[in-house]
Amino acid sequence: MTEDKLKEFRRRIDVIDDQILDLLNRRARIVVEVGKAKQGARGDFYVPSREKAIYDRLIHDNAGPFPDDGVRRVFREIISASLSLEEPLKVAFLGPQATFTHVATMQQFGQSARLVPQKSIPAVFDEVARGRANYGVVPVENSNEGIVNHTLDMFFESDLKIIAEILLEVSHDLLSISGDLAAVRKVISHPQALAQCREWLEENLPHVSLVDVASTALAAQLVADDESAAAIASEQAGSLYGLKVAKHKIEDNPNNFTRFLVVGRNTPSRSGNDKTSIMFSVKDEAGILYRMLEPFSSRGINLCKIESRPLRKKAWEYIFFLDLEGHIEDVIIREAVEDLRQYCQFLKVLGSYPRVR
Ligand SMILES: C=C(O[C@@H]1C=C(C(=O)O)C=C[C@H]1O)C(=O)O
Repeated sequence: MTEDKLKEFRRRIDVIDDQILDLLNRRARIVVEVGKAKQGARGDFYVPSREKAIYDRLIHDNAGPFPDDGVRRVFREIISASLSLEEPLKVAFLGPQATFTHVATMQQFGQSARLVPQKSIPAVFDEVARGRANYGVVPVENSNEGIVNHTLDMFFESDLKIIAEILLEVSHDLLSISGDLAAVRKVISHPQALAQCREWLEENLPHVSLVDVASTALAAQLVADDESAAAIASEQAGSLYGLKVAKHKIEDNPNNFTRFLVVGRNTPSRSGNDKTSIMFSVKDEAGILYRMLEPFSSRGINLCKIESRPLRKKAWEYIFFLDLEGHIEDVIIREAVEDLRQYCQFLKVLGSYPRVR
């Protein structure tokens, strides 16, 4: 390319960048107006359903060649930065830095939110309940390893609502100081991450010892001081602690997703494509399992998930967690839930929130 041609192309890019910047500022001024208007009304400035509608519409209409994934990430940051003009969002997450929960939180809230790591799932709930954080993010299930009991158990006591779900594709790297597989004598990680890489470890590192720690990020931190150890953690944890990749993507099932919940103090209004989570315990009677599902099946309501957990106060009695399609403000959902209530000793609506696939 001749010098002149390059100069001309760059001049054209500069003109476009000026236009983009001008548009961003015009957009930000409107967001500030929306923020002021909301303060008079319900006060919730962060609206995940609206954000999701924006991404879905833009990706649907994207003519390319700018990649769809780039559209989402760029707009994620535009919205995140605009929201910080209204009021910097404070989001508590299950830390430390560089856990998969941290990655999921960044994916949902962007770089302009103030993300605050917490030591435990109860601590995340506590920060939000006390109003020190606007929202909290915790893991709830993994596509291979199942449910995160700690999170479900929190809803027994907490009155926080689920306001959004986040789906994150989880990929594990084997990380060490040297990046040399032959030097590895022990592998450190969270028990779920070790479980997700079990076959790879048996095949490639059969004689090393496996050590459980509280998070993948903590594993990366420990390995940064130990030449003979390797951590299974995210790429982000590796770069945070200056580790090298001994092997990239070692999860046994590449189709590995973790679902996270965002908790807040109020339920968002309907978006038209929502999910509702409820928890309840039923009286111990013949045919009860069948009857508890009848209010939903008779109305054609789709159930996305059912989980049970032992009720700790009483042996062999259970709490059920049910996710169903629809919003609690939909008449048929409200009626079905009220119908179910007659068989229950206890029933609680955990929240209605936009559905993510
Ligand atoms: C502007 C709004 O408030 C927030 C900012 C948004 C944006 O920048 O587009 C979208 C949703 C909200 O989180 C809105 O609700 O429309």
